[in-house]
Amino acid sequence: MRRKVVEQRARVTNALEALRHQIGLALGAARNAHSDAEDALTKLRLEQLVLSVGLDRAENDPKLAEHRGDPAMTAVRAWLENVRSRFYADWADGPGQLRDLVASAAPGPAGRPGGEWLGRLGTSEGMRPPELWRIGEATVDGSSVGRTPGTTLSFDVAVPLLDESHLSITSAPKTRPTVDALVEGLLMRVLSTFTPGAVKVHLWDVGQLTAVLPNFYALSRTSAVTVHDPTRLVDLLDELAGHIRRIHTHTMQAGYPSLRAMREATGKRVEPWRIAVLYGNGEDLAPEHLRDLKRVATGALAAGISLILVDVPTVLGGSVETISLLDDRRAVTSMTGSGVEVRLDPALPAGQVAGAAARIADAIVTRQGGPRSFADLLPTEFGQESSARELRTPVGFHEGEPVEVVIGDATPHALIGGPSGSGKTNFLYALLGGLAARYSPDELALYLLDFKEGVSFAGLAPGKKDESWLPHARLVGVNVNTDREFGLALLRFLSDEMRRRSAAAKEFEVTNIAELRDADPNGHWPRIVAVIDEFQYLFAERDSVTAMATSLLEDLARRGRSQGIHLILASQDIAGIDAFWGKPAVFEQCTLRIAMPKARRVLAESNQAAVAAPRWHAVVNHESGVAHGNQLAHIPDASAKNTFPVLQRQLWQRYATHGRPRLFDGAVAPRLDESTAFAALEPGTDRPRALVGQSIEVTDNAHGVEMASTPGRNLAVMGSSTAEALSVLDAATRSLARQYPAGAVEFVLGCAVDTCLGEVRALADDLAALGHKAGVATAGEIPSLVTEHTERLSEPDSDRFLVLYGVDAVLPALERKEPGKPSALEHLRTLLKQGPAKGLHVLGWWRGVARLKDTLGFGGTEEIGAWVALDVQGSELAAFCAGQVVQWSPRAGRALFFDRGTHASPEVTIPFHRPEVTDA
Ligand SMILES: Nc1ncnc2c1ncn2[C@@H]1O[C@H](COP(=O)(O)OP(=O)(O)OP(=O)(O)O)[C@@H](O)[C@H]1O
Repeated sequence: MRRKVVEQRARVTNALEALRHQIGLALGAARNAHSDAEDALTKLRLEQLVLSVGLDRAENDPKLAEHRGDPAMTAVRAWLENVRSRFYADWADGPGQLRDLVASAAPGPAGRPGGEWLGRLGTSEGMRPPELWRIGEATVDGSSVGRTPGTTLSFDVAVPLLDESHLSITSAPKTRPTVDALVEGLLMRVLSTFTPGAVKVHLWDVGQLTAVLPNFYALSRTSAVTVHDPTRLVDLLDELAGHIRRIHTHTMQAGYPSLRAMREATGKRVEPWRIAVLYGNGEDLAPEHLRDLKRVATGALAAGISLILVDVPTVLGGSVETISLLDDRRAVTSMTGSGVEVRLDPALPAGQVAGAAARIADAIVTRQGGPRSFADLLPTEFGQESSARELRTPVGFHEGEPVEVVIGDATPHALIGGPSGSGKTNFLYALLGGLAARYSPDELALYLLDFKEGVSFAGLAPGKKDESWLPHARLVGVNVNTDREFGLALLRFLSDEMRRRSAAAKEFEVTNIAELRDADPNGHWPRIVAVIDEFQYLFAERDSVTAMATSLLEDLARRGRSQGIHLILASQDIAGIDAFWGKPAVFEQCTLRIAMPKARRVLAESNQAAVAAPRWHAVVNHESGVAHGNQLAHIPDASAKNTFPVLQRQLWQRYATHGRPRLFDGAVAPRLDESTAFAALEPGTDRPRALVGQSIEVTDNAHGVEMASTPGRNLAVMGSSTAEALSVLDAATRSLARQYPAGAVEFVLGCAVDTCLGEVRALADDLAALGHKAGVATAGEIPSLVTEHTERLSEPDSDRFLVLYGVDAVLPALERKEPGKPSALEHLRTLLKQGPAKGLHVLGWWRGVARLKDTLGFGGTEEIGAWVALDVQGSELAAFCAGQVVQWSPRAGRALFFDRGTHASPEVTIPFHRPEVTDA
């Protein structure tokens, strides 16, 4: 037992001993590892220190004094020297390769000495811009790269800039002239590489109002160099942000991630490069400026914008190269690493820089003022563009570069403003010409309305002098200044078309016009552009037209975009449109703003560009009028002789089969015999229509009254205007006559106004010539005529129309009563009441509303199913219009028409012009 205990203890003791041994080993290993780690850490710290001062300076640098003689330091330096010589041994060919690289990446002015190019205009169109721009030269010791000790090897140092990188320059004390020379040299290399105008430079210096890079002074006359107010960094950043947004939208819509990608894919450079040079003072910018600057820097490169920051402490998004000046000749740069000193190129000779800047400026001015005509807006080949995504055309030029207008998703509608004579109409012609030449009538349909007195769009429809028309035009409305209803009709038409397109889109399960066109390739879905010149007339009065127009416009402005329906609203006085300002939706949806010189309220309130715009220029702004969207453009003369008409004729010859546009000319009364509605009438209908006047509609149409065999189907004409009353009854009678076979209808014409007798007889003759029965009764014969026809009511008979001229003139005779017999007036009431059901309709003219009421008596107005009011005030008409308030003030050549059977409210009609009467 005891032995067992002893053995057990010995085993425990041994085990403990073994454990102690193991722990001892582990502790020893840990101590060793710890000491190794500490050594490594010390070396790393020393390495960091050596690197921070540079290997060559490590020997004497005071920061490293305490480590001198330290074996760790000796080991670290030996190791670093070893690494360096291995690197330089590998890099023995480096300087030579670098020289070659810079030579090919920085060709011509980008890398060559100034003497070779300074003062010559750049020729590159910018398809393949240099990747690097030289700033100086660096030298390395030959021994470090395996060459003979004492020799030096130098290589060019260049930095990337355009599309590639921003640049951050940090000065050293008293080095401002060197920094200026560096920046000036870089900018001059860039400006001298490309054709004048391809690069725009913005200069901002927190400390100076003027004299930032004074040698560029000549260029600041042009948009190639803009010097910004030192207190308004925000304006510059806003402007850059605006360009970035605009360019980003443009490139993304075209399917490219950046301007450079788009340029490389399309072979076209559509935007200048922009370089913004910001001189700070080494202090932090205000937080809001810093935030904006960082935001700009992030998106800038993709938009072709590079920043050069001088002493602006910040970390930028996007790629940034740095140059830190060591003194007035030397710098280190992130391109070469801090171990290599760069000897900066000396400043270009100031006089030569100023001379070169002046040459570039002159070239820009020459291009600007160069002869640019309407023809320059047109493409070489007509009708090549597709409108599926948008409409786009140049409308003018800025410094020789075309300035485009885009009508599409981001800018669906346009607002054009400018005082009378400032060139709005001319601008519209430039725009319409550019569009019509690029898009075929299958891609673009135009609805053109001009409220101005005059005929500015009339030439676009076929005329007496020129038979051609603009084939894209579907409607041309001129002289509509008093016919606001026509504007309303256009808006209604567009609204209906919008609904039709929206229904089609729904059917194809798509959401917009571009998708609809894809889904329905055989459909006809052109983009519609409706131009309304002097559109403020629409809102001229506080009435139902204004109310309707406002709500229709608002709806179109909101929803037209996706259905490819675009509004272009032009006005000389947008500020004066009360209704418009009460409904900001329309205004806000017009994101494309065109301000002619001195235009008010078209651009944003703080944007004064229109005030400064020179004559025959326009500020084109796709950013709702905010300043950064301003594009100044000289608009060529599109209204001169032999400009637009020549284009129109060419387009007409090409596309004439697309049909002529409808011309609505408010100053020309329509003729019945030329009316489409009249021509379409033919015999054989059981519901003949009596046409009373031309309706104010987008389509060529007439107002008519159906003379069905139902109660109330009579027509009353009210008012004292003889010519128009004759016109209405004449049109009604002639149109009815056209709908019966010869002899199948009887017209009974009763004329109570002697002066009209000749006209009435002539009408009767014409009716008789058509084979119809047509008699004329004079004033005295009317009572017995009425009585006779009342008595004939019970007999089956052919249709009869009793046409009475000036009924009120014979009222006393009609009222005369023989004892025991009804008066002729009572017979007339019977005819009005019972006639229509038996095929007899009365078409009568009363020279006043009260006289018609007297004729009708207490029976009310039921029997007058339709009426035409001439020179009668709306307030008198309520009784004939189911009691509703009628807004109508008589106006020459217009009448008000109401048919209880078809109308909710009265409509304006244009009585037909009878040439045989007035032209005699
Ligand atoms: N860009 C231009 N270059 C040369 N002449 C122009 C230009 N723009 C307009 N004009 C001329 O100026 C005159 C007035 O132009 P326009 O009719 O376009 O102005 P508007 O603003 O429409 O004026 P209004 O509202 O009074 O009609 C026209 O005779 C036209 O020929």
